[in-house]
Amino acid sequence: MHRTVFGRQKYTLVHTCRGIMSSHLGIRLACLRQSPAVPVSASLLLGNLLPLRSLSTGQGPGTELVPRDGEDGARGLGGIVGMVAEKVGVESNQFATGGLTLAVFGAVIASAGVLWRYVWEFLQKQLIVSAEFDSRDEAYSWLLSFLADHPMSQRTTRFSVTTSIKPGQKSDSEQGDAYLNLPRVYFLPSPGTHLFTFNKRILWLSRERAKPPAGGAAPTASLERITINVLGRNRKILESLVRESQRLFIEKDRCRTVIYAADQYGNWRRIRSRPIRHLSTIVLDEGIKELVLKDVKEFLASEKWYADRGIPYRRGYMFYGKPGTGKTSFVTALAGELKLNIYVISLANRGLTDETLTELMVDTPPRCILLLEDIDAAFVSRTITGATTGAGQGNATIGTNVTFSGLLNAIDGVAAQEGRLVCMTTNHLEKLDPALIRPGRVDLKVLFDLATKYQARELFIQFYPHTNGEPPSVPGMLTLRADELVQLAEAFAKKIPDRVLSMAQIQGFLMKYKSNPWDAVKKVDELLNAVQKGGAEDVVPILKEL
Ligand SMILES: Nc1ncnc2c1ncn2[C@@H]1O[C@H](COP(=O)(O)OP(=O)(O)OP(=O)(O)O)[C@@H](O)[C@H]1O
Repeated sequence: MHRTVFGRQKYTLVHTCRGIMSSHLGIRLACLRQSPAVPVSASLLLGNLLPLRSLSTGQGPGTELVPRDGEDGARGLGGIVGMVAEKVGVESNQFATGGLTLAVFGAVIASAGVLWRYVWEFLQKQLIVSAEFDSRDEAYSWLLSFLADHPMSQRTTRFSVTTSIKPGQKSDSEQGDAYLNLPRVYFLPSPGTHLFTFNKRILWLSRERAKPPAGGAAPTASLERITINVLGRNRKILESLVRESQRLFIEKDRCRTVIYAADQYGNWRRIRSRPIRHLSTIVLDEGIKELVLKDVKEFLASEKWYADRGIPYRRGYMFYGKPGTGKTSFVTALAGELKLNIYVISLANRGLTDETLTELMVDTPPRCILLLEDIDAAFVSRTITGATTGAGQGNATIGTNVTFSGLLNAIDGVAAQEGRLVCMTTNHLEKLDPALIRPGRVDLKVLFDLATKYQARELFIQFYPHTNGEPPSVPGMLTLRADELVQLAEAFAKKIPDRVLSMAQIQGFLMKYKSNPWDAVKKVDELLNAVQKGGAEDVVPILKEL
């Protein structure tokens, strides 16, 4: 160890032998005192920390540091710097050499960072199995539901609270406090990393939220991602976690009809599940329900028949009629009866294009009901809209980005031929383009008309609870004797003219007299007067099925 002076700085020089076989001497300099920067000192320090070219040193105070020629200096970073400095002819310029050293040092650190990332990724791939869940996919809802029920979510000190674990789903009071009509609350692990166990293995999950788009733009529907990791190379544990969460999720929906709707990205989103609606609650003219149900069942059982004859395996239904006559309700009840889920497409969705519509068709499962609601709101006959929307080009669209030909292609496409029931509803059959309702696209048209006396009577009977002598199922609830109810229902129906009121209007009116059927019979004229004056909405609330 020697003391030395460089510039006006004092240094301690430490000579160290680099291995027994090495003739190379490294020099370590330790600055004794901080002072204004002497640029070259930094390079010298760095150059010596990394084995810079060998330096010949004198001894004693005032020793000069002079590069030593002809030595094996091309080793290490110092050697590289020296070589480069020599090549560019700046080896005698200490400032340039210092800069070069810093540049090389920076490059080495940067490369080490990249290298470390590769090594880390490699190690992760070798040692950790990961599964990723995106909030746009249904599997994300399965996982959230699973996590909500996992003890970890009850214990964690960082948790988020939500009333919905399904994207876009409305709060579902049926699963919460039914008495107070409160929605169910789910406690979920908050964004960040959480440890949990599954099948006696320790797993960890990281939940991330997408950053809001730059420039103050409105954030996209809260996109999230969950990654679940486990040590090891066997992915079976993660697969069984996914299957288990799917099974539990579906289990919860066993007695429910699940409704999916298309989002603005062209993906299906589960929007809600609802208790199965029984077909018996839909009151139509006699024989209509039975006819449609028979047709659908026959179709679902005849896949081979279609295949043998080369006929595309699909069936189209058009339910048409005035608003509130039960078109949508019938579709939901049909789905419940056949244990099918409903996939709803609203053509008024501005995010929908011909391409996304086709993609949605491809993504629809084979056995389901595809419901195209209020089709007249988007497409009317080309002869009606021709003046403004380009008749003859197949693009008679109103308020939608889907073209008419795009819709026909989607209905006819290969994707639509896998046993799907395509149900379309409209209030104005006469406005629709004949191409849309030709056989092959629409195989059965069903008119949902305004209510008859028969329908009014049946609805009244269904509406009020009644018993055959046994005590009421809910203590204190109004319960009529069956024969009394029939008498009231007949009196009610007598006052209802055929084909004037919709079933929704009658149902809305009865809601006002939920606990007083006698008043409902007495005051039915109120409803009729309001309808004649065209102000039925003031008397009855507007009810929609979906
Ligand atoms: N035929 C019916 N039988 C029993 N309930 C009915 C019937 N028609 C309508 N309703 C009731 O009226 C409400 C509205 O019905 P729904 O939404 O099915 O009518 P819609 O014909 O689809 O109307 P829109 O053409 O406006 O879409 C629902 O709550 C439903 O219970």
